[in-house]
Amino acid sequence: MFESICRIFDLKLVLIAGILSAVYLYVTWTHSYWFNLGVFSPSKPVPFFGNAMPSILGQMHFMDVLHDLYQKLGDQRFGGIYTMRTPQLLVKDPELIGHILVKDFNNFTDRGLYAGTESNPLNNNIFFTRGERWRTMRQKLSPTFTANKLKHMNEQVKECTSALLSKIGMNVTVEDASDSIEIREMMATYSTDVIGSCAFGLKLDAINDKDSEFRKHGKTVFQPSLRSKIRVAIIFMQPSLLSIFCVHHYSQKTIKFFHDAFRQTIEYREKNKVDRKDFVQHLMKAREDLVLNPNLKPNEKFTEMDIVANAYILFIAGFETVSTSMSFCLYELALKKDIQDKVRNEILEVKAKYNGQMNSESINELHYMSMVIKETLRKYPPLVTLNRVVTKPYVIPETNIKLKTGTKVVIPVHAIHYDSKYYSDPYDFNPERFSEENVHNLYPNTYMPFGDGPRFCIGKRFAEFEMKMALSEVLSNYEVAPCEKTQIPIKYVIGSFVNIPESVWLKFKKIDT
Ligand code: HEM
Repeated sequence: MFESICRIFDLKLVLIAGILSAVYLYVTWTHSYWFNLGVFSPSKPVPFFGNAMPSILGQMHFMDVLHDLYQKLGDQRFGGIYTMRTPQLLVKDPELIGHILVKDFNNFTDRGLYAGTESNPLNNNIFFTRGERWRTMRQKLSPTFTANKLKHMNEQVKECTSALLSKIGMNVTVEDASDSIEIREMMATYSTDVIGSCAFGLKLDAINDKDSEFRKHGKTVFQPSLRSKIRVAIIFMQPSLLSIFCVHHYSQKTIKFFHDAFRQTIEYREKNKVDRKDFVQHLMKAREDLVLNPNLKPNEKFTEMDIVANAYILFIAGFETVSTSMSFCLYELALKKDIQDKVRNEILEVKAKYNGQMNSESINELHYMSMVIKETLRKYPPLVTLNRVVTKPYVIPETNIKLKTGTKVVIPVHAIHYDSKYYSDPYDFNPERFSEENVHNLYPNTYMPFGDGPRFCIGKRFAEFEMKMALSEVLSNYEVAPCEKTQIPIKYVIGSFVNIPESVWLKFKKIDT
């Protein structure tokens, strides 16, 4: 009797030991990938987590984890790291970055990010798509963002900047109200309204409507949740598990909301023959050429859903990046009054020259503001990394190391922007780095807030237009200063895939004009 109990106990122990060994083997299996390839690794991977443990556990922002790894690379041009089980090449050398993004783009045409389009068809958009389908859609959408097209958006943007000014005014003058404002949320509602109006002809008024569905659903895309954290961990562990456990990035409600909103807009325009010079018009042209065109081969065809997915990405990519950038900009100006005064003087001069009107042409004369925005995006690039995947085998120049198709590549934009080799005193906010005299001294491929190469940000011009319009109105009417609630230094939302501040509280003082 005693013997058989021992035998069962032994068997259980063997079974448990077997399972644990299998799990251990599974979670560390890929962790010798870079060693086998002869690539230096800046840090030893931890079983299960790889090099991303502090970020997966929510202790550190991923950008800080990358900073550490970037520092540990020392003089190495690149190094092998692991996010959970996924090997990634971390590239430090600006010259190699130039090869990957621009010169050898044909070997790196895609981002290699997990899209999960089966459960979220809205991800079938230009940001995630690959190869030829990306090229086709990019060609269709690029004309949307020419300087000429921006002219047609002046009035819509002005309407939104006026609403922004009124909103600030209400907060500053209401009796007993504090004159400090949490500007990040306000800017998010402003940029939601701008993109809604310019891109889709929708008057959202998110700035005054605290129950705005667009704002509510837009927020869920960027705010980290338990669901999004689990999802990211699974993507880097074993993406096929996502569909088994049905872990979607956004709730099906959010997906349905955006899907219905954009579909209805497109259908309404079609039915009522509305012709406006905005993003939707280009998407409808793309629909005509790529969905309805009977001359296309089946593999060249797009679906109605693909068009909706691209409407969605223009909306999503367009509001959070812009609103956080404007908030960071005002934050820095509040802390550096001399720089704020200099920008304001420039705005007032340009305004005087153009009868008090700012538009897509007069903003081109805001040279100092351009430097301020550039410096803001150096210190606070909304996307802390650029991602690429090897789409054709690639031998790293000046080495024998051959990267095979599917190898993921990470360019640590944020860490590079803070490298004192390229930016002296990198924590100091100094727009002079981008002055006419100094800009030529910048090291190539070390300034990449909008990415680079054929896949760089398609909305750059629109973003700059929208930011300059808002900042010039706000700064010519208000002085901004830090207040008790201002976080110094600023704290970031850990777990978000973009660089978002927890809050940006600032004091606003009306300027007598
Ligand atoms: C301050 C504002 C913005 C910043 C800093 C920013 C930054 C970026 C970055 C870093 C990328 C990746 C580039 C690469 O991989 O090389 C990107 C891609 C993209 N951005 Fe932006 N963005 C901004 C605003 C916008 C706006 C306003 C829109 C649209 C209205 C937009 C639409 C897109 C799209 C569609 C892509 C994917 C392009 C492609 O793969 O072909 N972005 N953006």
